[in-house]
Amino acid sequence: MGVMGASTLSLVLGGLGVLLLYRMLLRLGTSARVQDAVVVITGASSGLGKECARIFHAAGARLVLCGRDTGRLQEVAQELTQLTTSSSQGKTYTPSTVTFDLAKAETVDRAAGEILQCYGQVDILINNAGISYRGNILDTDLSVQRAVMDTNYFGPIALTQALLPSMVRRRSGHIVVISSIQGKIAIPYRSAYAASKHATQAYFDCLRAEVEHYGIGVTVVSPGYIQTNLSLNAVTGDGSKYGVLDKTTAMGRDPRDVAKAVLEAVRHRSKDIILAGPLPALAVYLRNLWPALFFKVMSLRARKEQRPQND
Ligand SMILES: NC(=O)C1=CN([C@@H]2O[C@H](COP(=O)(O)OP(=O)(O)OC[C@H]3O[C@@H](n4cnc5c(N)ncnc54)[C@H](OP(=O)(O)O)[C@@H]3O)[C@@H](O)[C@H]2O)C=CC1
Ligand SMILES: CCCCCCCCCCCCCCCC(=O)OCC(=O)COP(=O)(O)O
Repeated sequence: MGVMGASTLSLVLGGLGVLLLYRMLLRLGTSARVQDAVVVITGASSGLGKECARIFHAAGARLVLCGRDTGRLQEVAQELTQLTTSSSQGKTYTPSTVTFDLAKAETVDRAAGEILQCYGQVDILINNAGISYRGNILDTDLSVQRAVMDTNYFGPIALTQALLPSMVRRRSGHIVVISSIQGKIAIPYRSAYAASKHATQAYFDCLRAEVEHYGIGVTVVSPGYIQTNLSLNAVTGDGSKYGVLDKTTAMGRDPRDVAKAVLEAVRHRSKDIILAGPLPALAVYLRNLWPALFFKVMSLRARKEQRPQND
């Protein structure tokens, strides 16, 4: 390598080093505190929400756990209360609970009031609750499309909008939404679910831009499959419960690892993160860069799976 080549290489490496250092410093500077923060988690009774509750509790957050079933929420709260410590370093708190159904718009405003009463403020809202769906469009009642949209989209945005003014007043806050890889790509036999997650992505992208200047951050998290009860609880085209633990779900990521990634995303105020393996990540790029190929692969997949079953 000539003298010119060597000096160009060292310039490039030096530049990269400076850039990396800058990014590290930026991250350190913007690292958000979770200790003592008031963190609201929807869908905290099971799966990813429960793991988020465990990890944010351990990090010293003052939790408000939300769900439809008071008994199950109180079980989680009790479990965490037993782990509550009071040493000045790493102090943890007994969680509060608020019971409401996200799909019932009229209950969300009341619930937001109750949530605010717990600690007088909300620092971090984690919109995690959701349901999935299995079915083909031809055999799916419109009421089912609406019901999934109510739980996964209108519920979370109603709660967000009810809590947002208090964050704007304080010029601070962080809103997280658990979307899905299916908020970025649509796969066959998931119309209601994928549509609700695409809508979620769009709404929270708009929100991020609109509230950044108030000091409010927005993180959209898009996980691939996670080992939870999501498929068991999914609804089908006629509104009945699917009730099957799909192989894809059973073999998904450990929800504790996903919860850890959510905590890190909050600490670093990440804007948009994908938590999935290389194939779904590739599919997201393909959808944008070579849509014709992506659509072909999806239509082959639809034909192969003709009848939605335990995939
Ligand atoms: N598991 C997976 O493979 C993936 C999951 N996700 C997303 O992760 C999030 C959490 O799901 P996960 O933990 O997997 O599934 P679970 O079925 O284990 O948990 C869903 C949670 O949502 C709550 N919930 C459901 N409907 C309502 C409602 N109408 N009102 C209030 N709460 C409700 C449930 O609480 P309760 O029934 O007690 O009210 C439950 O705590 C969802 O948004 C899902 O889309 C994203 C990608 C992959
Ligand atoms: C020539 C190169 C071809 C490359 C083709 C790549 C296409 C691969 C398709 C991959 C599809 C991945 C789907 C992932 C879906 C997913 O992870 O969803 C997460 C969920 O929300 C799960 O919910 P569900 O109710 O569906 O279990």
